[in-house]
Amino acid sequence: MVTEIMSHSTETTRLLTRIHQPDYVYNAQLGTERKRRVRQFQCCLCALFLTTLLVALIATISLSINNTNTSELNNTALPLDSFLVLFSNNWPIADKEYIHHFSDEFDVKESMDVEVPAIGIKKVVATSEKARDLSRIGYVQEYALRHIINRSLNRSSNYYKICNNYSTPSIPLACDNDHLECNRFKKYRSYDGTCNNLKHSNTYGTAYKPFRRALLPDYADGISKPRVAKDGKPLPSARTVSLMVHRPYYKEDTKFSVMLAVWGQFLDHDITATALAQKSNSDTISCCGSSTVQFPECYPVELDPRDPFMEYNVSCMEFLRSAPAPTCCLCPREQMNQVTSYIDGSVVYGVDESLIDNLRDFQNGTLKMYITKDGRTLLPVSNDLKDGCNREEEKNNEKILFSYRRILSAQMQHITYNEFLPILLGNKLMKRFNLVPQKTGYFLKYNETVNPNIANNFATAAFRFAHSIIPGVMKMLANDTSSPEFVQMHKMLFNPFKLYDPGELDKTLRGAVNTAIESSDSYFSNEIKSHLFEITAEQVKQPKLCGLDLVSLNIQRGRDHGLPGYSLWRKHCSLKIPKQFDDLKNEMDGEALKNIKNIYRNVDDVDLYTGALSERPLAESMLGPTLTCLILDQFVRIKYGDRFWYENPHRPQGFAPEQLDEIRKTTLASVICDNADDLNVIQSKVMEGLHSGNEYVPCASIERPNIGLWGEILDHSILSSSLTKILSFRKLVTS
Ligand code: HEM
Ligand SMILES: [Ca+2]
Repeated sequence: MVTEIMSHSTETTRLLTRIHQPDYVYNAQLGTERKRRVRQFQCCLCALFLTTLLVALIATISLSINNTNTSELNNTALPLDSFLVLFSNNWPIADKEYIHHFSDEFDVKESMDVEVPAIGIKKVVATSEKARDLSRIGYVQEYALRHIINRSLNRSSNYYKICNNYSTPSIPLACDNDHLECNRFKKYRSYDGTCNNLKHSNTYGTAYKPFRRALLPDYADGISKPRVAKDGKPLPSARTVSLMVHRPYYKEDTKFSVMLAVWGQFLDHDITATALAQKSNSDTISCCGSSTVQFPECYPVELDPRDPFMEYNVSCMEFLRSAPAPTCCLCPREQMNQVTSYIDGSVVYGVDESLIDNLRDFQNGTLKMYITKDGRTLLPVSNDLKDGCNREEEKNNEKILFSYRRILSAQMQHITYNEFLPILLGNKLMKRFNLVPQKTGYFLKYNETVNPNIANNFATAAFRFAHSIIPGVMKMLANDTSSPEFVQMHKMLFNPFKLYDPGELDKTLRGAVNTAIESSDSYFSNEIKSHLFEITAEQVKQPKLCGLDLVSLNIQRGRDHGLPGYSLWRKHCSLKIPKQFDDLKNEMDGEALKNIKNIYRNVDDVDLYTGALSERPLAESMLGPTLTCLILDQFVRIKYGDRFWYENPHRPQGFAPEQLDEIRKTTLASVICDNADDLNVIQSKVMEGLHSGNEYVPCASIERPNIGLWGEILDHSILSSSLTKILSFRKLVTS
């Protein structure tokens, strides 16, 4: 939108001005002097001609050398050092002015009453009642803003100025009181993240708030309509981009195991959960049905008549827009994060007290467990009646629940920064930005001015990079020496029920640590591209329904959220800004760039997801420079901006030094060993494949933290030799 406003300029500039010489100057000078000058002129022309020839020759030679280098470069990693220079200062990157922002509610004629793939999206992106109620304020605000603009202002005005003019006082309903009364000495985090940051106690890191905007949104109408191309015409269909650029391609990366993706998704659900638009009765809406009246929040993905999905008799791919978040001023649409931005176990405990009450067993500070037919719980039954992981009757004590939660979030933080992030970002950047967990002592850089809120770009594009590493087929291993069974990914999704059968949990875990990921690039498995949430004919007793294409959904979601094009994100990250497609030759995979060039009309139109995924990775890392920049920035914020960060020293929130030393012993391997039914061996770095230095070791030999140092738990005589059982992966394996 900003660019549209800027392009309205009508200024024209004359390029040449002719200087008229008086005629007589030439007529009077026809002597020998002139002949000499003519000869000099001819000499100059000659020299100029030769120089041009020489330059052209040099240019041709160097171009051909460059071309050779380019094709070589395209297969190698980008040098990290130049990236480091760009990012040496000023981190986290300052956001552009943070501004906020509508639609009236419609009743929709069409709902989905049968089980269809699109319902999978509704399950993955679950939207709570609270989010639905809040989004109503968002719709009203959006409606009001549109009304004001249509009524009183001419189209060339700057909408963002309007936002500022109509800010805070006019909409007190949606303006959070950022100064909640907080008790700074409270030992435990609140469920919804309030009072973590004492200056911004109701906005920083808290649930049900707009995502942070690192760049102003780019909506077609400046308010909320999905982004369009620079020339004002529609962008190429997200599905076309997916089909042409993000082709199915299988290239394993045996250095890493699927456990990397499992942890990534588990972590992701702790820090982002975008609210979706809903009907007032929360029925699922169909956008591609036969109804002539379409729900206003429908934004289905267009399909080309030659699309392979067409054989299933569909007209488009279902897609519902994300719900608008209420904001403190009348501003363009923002989307709502329903969870806390801190790594705080919200994926396990939730962010609403009402939810946690449903999860608790109110007996010994633990959560309710599922009991299988044969009497097992999904989180395995322990022989130790006092370790807090069983259903033995105990005093109803909230303090123990809080204490477990505090330890669990510390363990999640430790695993994320110790095992997961170094794989994504590389050790050099981890060190440079102080992200490596300390071996001893405390982290002293908590900074209350750092806003940890999850950036819209992170949730909507950057952190979804990992969809590219998901393999189409997962191994299942009955034991350490058996030959594997193979299961297609779409058959595993929303199908945790097999896990309740004896032996299945261990089979799945062995499979996840033994299946290699696909390489992180612009290519995806066909399971993700064509069979997402596919429902087989046996399941629905009707003709097979085609699945979804997650890549198109990701691209469409970026446009829905008004994410600016890829070039602007490069600029945001101080990377070279492409003026034309060929400027990306050295940055991108050659094949991907060729296809990008064929589909988009302008380099500024390229979607962030597509552009960023097509970049070649930086040395020692899994990601290209733009993804590295955006993901690194977010994880710096999550660490530096969390007052309850597990390595922070201040009491009573901080752990005692001896307790912290125990937390530091947590590894995902020990968590898996302690929670599996009968797993004997595992590699100690479970997110990595088996390699020399990362061979199988007996579970019994893996170091674990000791819970004996937590007085509050001991006081209630719940003793355990192992802390790892606290980090239940019940959610991990069923999410
Ligand atoms: C089999 C594995 C996975 C499946 C089936 C899956 C599926 C999905 C779906 C359907 C969405 C919503 C798409 C939409 O916008 O309509 C989504 C969102 C997302 N996914 Fe995945 N995903 C998987 C793994 C991962 C992994 C490994 C990561 C990261 C490491 C990840 C990160 C994300 C993020 C950040 C979002 C946005 C979440 C939100 O804010 O609501 N996903 N995924
Ligand atoms: Ca959280």
